[in-house]
Amino acid sequence: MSYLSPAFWAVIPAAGVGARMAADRPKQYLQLGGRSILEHSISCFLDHPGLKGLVVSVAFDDPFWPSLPCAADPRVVRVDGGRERADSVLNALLHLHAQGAADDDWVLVHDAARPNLSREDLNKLLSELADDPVGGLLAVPARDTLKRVDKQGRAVETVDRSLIWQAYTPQMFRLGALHRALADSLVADATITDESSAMEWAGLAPRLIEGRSDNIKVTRPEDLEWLRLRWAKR
Ligand SMILES: Nc1ccn([C@@H]2O[C@H](COP(=O)(O)OP(=O)(O)OP(=O)(O)O)[C@@H](O)[C@H]2O)c(=O)n1
Ligand SMILES: C[C@](O)(CO)[C@H](O)COP(=O)(O)O
Repeated sequence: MSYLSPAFWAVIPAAGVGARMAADRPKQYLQLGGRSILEHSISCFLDHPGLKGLVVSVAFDDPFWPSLPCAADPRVVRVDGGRERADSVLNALLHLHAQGAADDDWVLVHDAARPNLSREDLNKLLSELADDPVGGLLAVPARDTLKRVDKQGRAVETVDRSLIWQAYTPQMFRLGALHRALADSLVADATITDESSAMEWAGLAPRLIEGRSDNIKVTRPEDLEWLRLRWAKR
């Protein structure tokens, strides 16, 4: 199938502290194959011909960002992150609007902590959603048996996994709709852990696009250990 993937803005939330990683620096600055995790996560977008520009949200006191080569790329703009991931994304969307980006422009939000996004998955997301009225996200269907637990952590129910998917990133929505949904849901104090949950709160139904399960989010030490082993075999 031949298709022209749409032009898009990229937003990279990179203002987390990486508490679960328990490293000597925020996990997005840990090394993988000679570069930081953040640089890998950004490079997939900087290498794409459809990129209009990229906004990265980093902590206001982040000492690491300025030393990265991509910090000097004219297509890359830095904004302050916020208290939660959703606040960091909202700051980036505010910047895009302030720079004159149109409500109808596509925005792809991708975690700085997901360095293993493939060009194939990025193109699949763009092409599958190019004409979608809502947008959507890369996701992976649940593959393990899933349990609901009680307060003591004991299994009380085996969940029907046929309708359960894990949300990944990038998540792809139009700037105006995402900005409104994110701002309104945060004002309503809704629990928003990804862009899709804000769109769902707004009554919309994002489409899930099955992607590679190795587009993992580096969350705990073993995640980076696993990626380093794979990288070493490249
Ligand atoms: N206030 C925040 C919190 C998180 N993130 C970003 O959101 C992505 C996914 O979040 P997560 O994996 O939870 O990262 P951390 O919040 O850093 O991890 P932890 O919860 O272990 O502290 C990461 O790229 C992280 O940098 C962000 O931009 N702003
Ligand atoms: C956005 C996300 O990657 C979707 O799975 C994930 O929710 C981000 O991690 P967090 O721990 O929820 O911040």
